Amino acid sequence: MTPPRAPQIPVVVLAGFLGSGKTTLLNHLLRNRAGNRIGVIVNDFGSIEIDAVTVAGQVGSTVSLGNGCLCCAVDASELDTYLETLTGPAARLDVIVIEASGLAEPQELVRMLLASDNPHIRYGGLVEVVDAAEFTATRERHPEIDRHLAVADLIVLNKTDRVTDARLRAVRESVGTSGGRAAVICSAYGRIDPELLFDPVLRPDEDDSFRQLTFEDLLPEDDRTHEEHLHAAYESVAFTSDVPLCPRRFMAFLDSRPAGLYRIKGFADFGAGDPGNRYALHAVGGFLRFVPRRWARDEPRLTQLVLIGSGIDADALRKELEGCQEPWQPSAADQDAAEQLERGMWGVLRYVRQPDDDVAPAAAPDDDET
Ligand SMILES: Nc1nc2c(ncn2[C@@H]2O[C@H](COP(=O)(O)OP(=O)(O)OP(=O)(O)O)[C@@H](O)[C@H]2O)c(=O)[nH]1
Repeated sequence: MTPPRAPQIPVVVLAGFLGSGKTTLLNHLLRNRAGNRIGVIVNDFGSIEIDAVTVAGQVGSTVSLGNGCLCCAVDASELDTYLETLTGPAARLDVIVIEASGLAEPQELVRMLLASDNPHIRYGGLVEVVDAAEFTATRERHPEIDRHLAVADLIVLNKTDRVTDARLRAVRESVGTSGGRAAVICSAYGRIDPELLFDPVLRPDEDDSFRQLTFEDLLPEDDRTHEEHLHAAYESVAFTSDVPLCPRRFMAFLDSRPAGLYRIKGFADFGAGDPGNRYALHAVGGFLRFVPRRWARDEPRLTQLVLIGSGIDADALRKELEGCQEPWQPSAADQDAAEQLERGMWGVLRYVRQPDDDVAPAAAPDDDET
């Protein structure tokens, strides 16, 4: 029997101007990966702390690291080739991070990823690292930073240890204004929660000396008592419903999701809109994708969503989602209502990747793409 194929691997683009802290953030992820396997694509792997992990072998310009990481030196034209290597079954990766070189236009990488026909990847977001202390000077020298911020899905305002709280607030405001819908989170030494970028999988059989970061770990030592920094962290909202969602209202909710809502994951039950399938949902920044999967026999018909963002209003979001619930479901005999529901589903189907049936077989409960 063919073993089940892996679900799609999120590919995160890590961008930012020279010296903003991209490599520091990447090293932080590598050190705190809690048994997860991270694939890394960089222009120059001299700067990655390969000492933090063990180099197990090197083939061409790919370095395979003993405890589950892979490093490639890449130029953009080779991206697809490397993604192919990294998404191969042998690599068993949970996330791939591409560190864009300091001067690269991140939009170009994002465009390539979205256009890639590699069925094993999904877009994991554009993370723009910004040096909080140098932001004003960088912007004067490189006004194009505004363009980068405008297309980012998540902005990490780094080096918070180098600025006063008042200055941090001012920079956060200007970054937020340029940042379109992006969520802004603050960090020192790139210490962000890996869960912002991918869903860490617990791997008890692997090195258990790595543990999941706690909220406290994410705050710099000196700042753990400062209220402002708590506000700078992210929030996550869980929503579970045994009442099906109205596809039309749910799409209206997604279309108008607030700035700062960085990720949405989980699955939706559209009831009579598609009784045979649940819809795995993956949204990052402005990107949205649904993957229908057949309900397993006896599986409870539930919608389960987790929304992650910064500066989001949890109660308001929950209320809006409750407003998407549709307790009344038309019977098959009610043709008019069924047609209306079908039209409602068109909005959802626009975001279904076609065809991806070869990517993952039907439905083990934890074998979806969320
Ligand atoms: N004070 C302070 N220094 C930091 C922080 N994050 C990174 N650094 C330092 O800033 C310098 C640049 O960090 P890198 O992680 O190399 O930055 P980068 O964006 O990868 O740089 P390039 O590869 O040149 O584009 C290093 O000396 C880091 O130790 C931080 O939050 N606070």
